[in-house]
Amino acid sequence: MNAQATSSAVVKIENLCSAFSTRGVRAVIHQDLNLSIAQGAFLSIVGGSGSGKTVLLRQMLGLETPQSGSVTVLGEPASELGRAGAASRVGMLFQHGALFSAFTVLENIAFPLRELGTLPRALIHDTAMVKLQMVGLDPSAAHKMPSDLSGGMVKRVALARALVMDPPLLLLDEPTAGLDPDASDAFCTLLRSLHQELRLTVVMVTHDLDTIFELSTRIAVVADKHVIVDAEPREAIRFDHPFVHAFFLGERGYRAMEVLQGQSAHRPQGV
Ligand SMILES: Nc1ncnc2c1ncn2[C@@H]1O[C@H](COP(=O)(O)OP(=O)(O)OP(=O)(O)O)[C@@H](O)[C@H]1O
Repeated sequence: MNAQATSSAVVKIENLCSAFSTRGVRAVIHQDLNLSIAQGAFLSIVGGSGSGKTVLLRQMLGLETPQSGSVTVLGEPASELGRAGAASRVGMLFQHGALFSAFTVLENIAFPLRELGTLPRALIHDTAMVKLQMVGLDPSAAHKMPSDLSGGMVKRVALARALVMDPPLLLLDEPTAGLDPDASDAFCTLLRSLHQELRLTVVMVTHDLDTIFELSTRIAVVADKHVIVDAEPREAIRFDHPFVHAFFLGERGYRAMEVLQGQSAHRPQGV
């Protein structure tokens, strides 16, 4: 664990054990898992299918409580964030956007603010419009319905909703899944600039190597029920473990490493 992560951790997971019982059969997903995520990091969590990456995100959001161990977000147990508290502290972009199909774009973005029940309508409207434009959408999109949007627009609206209460922590579940290469590149560019401009801490789960190397300042690998390595990308991909070899090496890995080499000039150190 790096010294910076320990001193200014936005997320701290200690001795985590997660297990589910299905039809009387208990499956242990995480055992003694530890992870500390420093302020300002863009951390990608990678691991095999079923290794518990999404469960980790849900635990950070307070949607699931671990069997034992602790998940602390911004100094508080994640399970105690509360619904409104969670939206102002943690933004979540779900894999398919999870927009409300009966609401317009603007109503979707404004939803967490309306849920508070305390803000004037004009303020809610203006804030949602600002966020709409922050994610690169034209104001004319405000009154469209989700069914009228492209895949890339759905992701942008969902991102605007996740950020509507200015949370310092953003969680992304497969943010570029389902997008064509151009839309995926454009969405990565947006995520990169928001991470830097808003000084966000971002935790991303994805299988997409291009997205991982385009954005990550750190990579945490989950295997054998715990985090086997949490390091800067160059170091993480060299970790000696069969999953790491299979995931990062080979043709996909070489292509991704070219991205890394091109980025070394502007990559922040230590996060
Ligand atoms: N609520 C639940 N009840 C029972 N089992 C669950 C529950 N949530 C997750 N699991 C199981 O926990 C394991 C980890 O699930 P999770 O979705 O976190 O994996 P993942 O690493 O995100 O996988 P993938 O890369 O395939 O999306 C899976 O075997 C899943 O079936």
